[in-house]
Amino acid sequence: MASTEEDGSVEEKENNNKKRTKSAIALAWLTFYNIAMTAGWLVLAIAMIRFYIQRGTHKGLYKSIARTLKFFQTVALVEVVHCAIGIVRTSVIVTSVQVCSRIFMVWFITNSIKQIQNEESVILFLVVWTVTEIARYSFYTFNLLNHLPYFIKWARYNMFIIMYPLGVVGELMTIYAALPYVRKTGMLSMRLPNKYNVSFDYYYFLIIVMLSYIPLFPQLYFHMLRQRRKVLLGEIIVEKDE
Ligand SMILES: CCCCCCCCCCCCC/C=C/C(=O)SCCNC(=O)CCNC(=O)[C@H](O)C(C)(C)COP(=O)(O)OP(=O)(O)OC[C@H]1O[C@@H](n2cnc3c(N)ncnc32)[C@H](O)[C@@H]1OP(=O)(O)O
Repeated sequence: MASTEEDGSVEEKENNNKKRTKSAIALAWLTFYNIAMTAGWLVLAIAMIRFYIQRGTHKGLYKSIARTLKFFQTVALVEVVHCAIGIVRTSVIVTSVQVCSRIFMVWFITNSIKQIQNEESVILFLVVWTVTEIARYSFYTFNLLNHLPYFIKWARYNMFIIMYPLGVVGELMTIYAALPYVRKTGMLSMRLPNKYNVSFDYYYFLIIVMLSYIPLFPQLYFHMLRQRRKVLLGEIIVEKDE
């Protein structure tokens, strides 16, 4: 009996040790990740400001920052893994929609269609993403380090109220601007007959993507409003399984 209790407590201690080690590794990784992402988006912000000051125009801005943007936005796919393995308490679905829609905007719209890279709407979503991400990643970093200045917490949970709709406007206007080029060139489309016997029209796919913002965006926005109430106003919110 005594030995069983002893075994139990040894096992418990081992489990606790494992948990502690895992959470220490997770903590170290998240701290590194968030510092790197804050730095990445800061580099983007500085590059955009410098470009505009030197050239006095937004034309060519996307091209000048494309590499850095593609790198840091693509790396954000890791955030879906963070949720999936449970090292951050966020819904995999909400995070996937957010990250995938951004990656889609970068790779399959802005990067693929050179003719739209100088649209004002591209600059709109780039500026909005950059400001938001600097606030978001610095919030996570300082929070993990237990030294969170109030203004960063305030910025994280207030700026999105304006920034989110603005970002969506920029993204939708950019996709809209891409439509004529997609239709004219037939890019990324497959017409019948072909050896796979499959037909895909990127033009209509983009229209479906634009329409999908109607049900999906409110869910992200309301998720953030709930987070805001929880963090800023201390409300206890029982989340449904997502
Ligand atoms: C194939 C094509 C598909 C296309 C589909 C098209 C449809 C798309 C429709 C949607 C369109 C969206 C367009 C987006 C536009 C923009 O982004 S505009 C810019 C403004 N955007 C924003 O302000 C939102 C920014 N995004 C987010 O905040 C997140 O991505 C989120 C997933 C939406 C919400 O984040 P969430 O993590 O759920 O909330 P938090 O309060 O920040 O955190 C919850 C807890 O998790 C911890 N945590 C999360 N991440 C980290 C991390 N990296 N490091 C450490 N900790 C993290 C966080 O601390 C919280 O923990 P607790 O305090 O313990 O609760």
